[in-house]
Amino acid sequence: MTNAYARGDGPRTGQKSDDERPSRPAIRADAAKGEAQREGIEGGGEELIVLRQVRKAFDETVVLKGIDLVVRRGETTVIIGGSGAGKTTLLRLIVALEQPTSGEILIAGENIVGLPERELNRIRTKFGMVYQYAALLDSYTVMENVAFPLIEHTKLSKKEIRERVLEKLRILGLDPKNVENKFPSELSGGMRKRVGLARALMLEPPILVYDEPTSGLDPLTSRLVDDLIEEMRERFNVTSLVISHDIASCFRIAHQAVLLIQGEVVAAGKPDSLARGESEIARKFIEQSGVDIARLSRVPRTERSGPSEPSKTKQE
Ligand SMILES: Nc1ncnc2c1ncn2[C@@H]1O[C@H](COP(=O)(O)OP(=O)(O)OP(=O)(O)O)[C@@H](O)[C@H]1O
Repeated sequence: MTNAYARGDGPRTGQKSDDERPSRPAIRADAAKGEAQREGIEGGGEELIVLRQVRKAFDETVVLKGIDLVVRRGETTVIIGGSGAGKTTLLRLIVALEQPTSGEILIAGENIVGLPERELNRIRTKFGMVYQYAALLDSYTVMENVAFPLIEHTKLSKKEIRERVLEKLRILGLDPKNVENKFPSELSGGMRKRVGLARALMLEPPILVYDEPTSGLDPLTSRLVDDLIEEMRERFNVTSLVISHDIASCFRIAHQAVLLIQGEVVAAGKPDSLARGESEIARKFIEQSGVDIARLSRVPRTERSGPSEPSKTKQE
């Protein structure tokens, strides 16, 4: 991915939060900052990201074979699938780093296919990227890492930048005094994830994209990262798009799971629906993960979109 994404760039689009809890004053302040901008970005209604018959070929190799997908505002969509299924390619198309061979990709109602580079840059700022190993710059301190998007994209004073960084570190449960001058190598895996998240959130993008967020983490830290993803959604009302091999994590955080096999969406719906739905491929895929799904669904049903509809399946 480009540096813009490594930096977790995005516009200052303060969030219109439904979650105005008295115990979270810092978040309320954040929420109020850019309401108008946020509304501008999310003018497309409930369907924030829509893919219609998206195909992607590299020379003769067809990697994505007509993807239809809807990501709803404020929800977490997890893309699962085997190695080489096309998940990363799909993600790169959505965040406008690649163009599809054919099909439409709508972000907040705007078809981004065929847009000139300048316009694509504008689209890219709507996404904050959180990478597998947090992708922090090793020779930079935590303060420098998190400040990076603000230094690059705003004209804020050093003092103001510092204050915003400290605020984000605190929101993410990191003690600034303890971490601000440390280098990434001096932090635990979970702390690095938090720092990566702080950086991705610096410009308050409406959509957070996580590439394998729990990969390489122990089960306990994976749980903490899942909690963090859910917390980000609640606190900042962000829409989350996650690529994951981690079925347990998918069950904990996803409103929608999308199973991609060999470039096709074979099933999409609530994780429970995939596990118990009509698609044999989806049932087997989840079964083979060995995860005890009965114990896992964490997001309350009332927060999920609509009643528990059966998963949509393409091939049975
Ligand atoms: N730039 C490219 N040029 C040629 N082939 C590519 C390119 N990018 C991806 N591919 C091919 O597309 C297929 C899907 O790759 P992709 O990285 O999207 O899969 P994935 O589902 O993310 O896999 P993994 O889970 O292993 O990361 C692979 O066969 C890969 O070799």
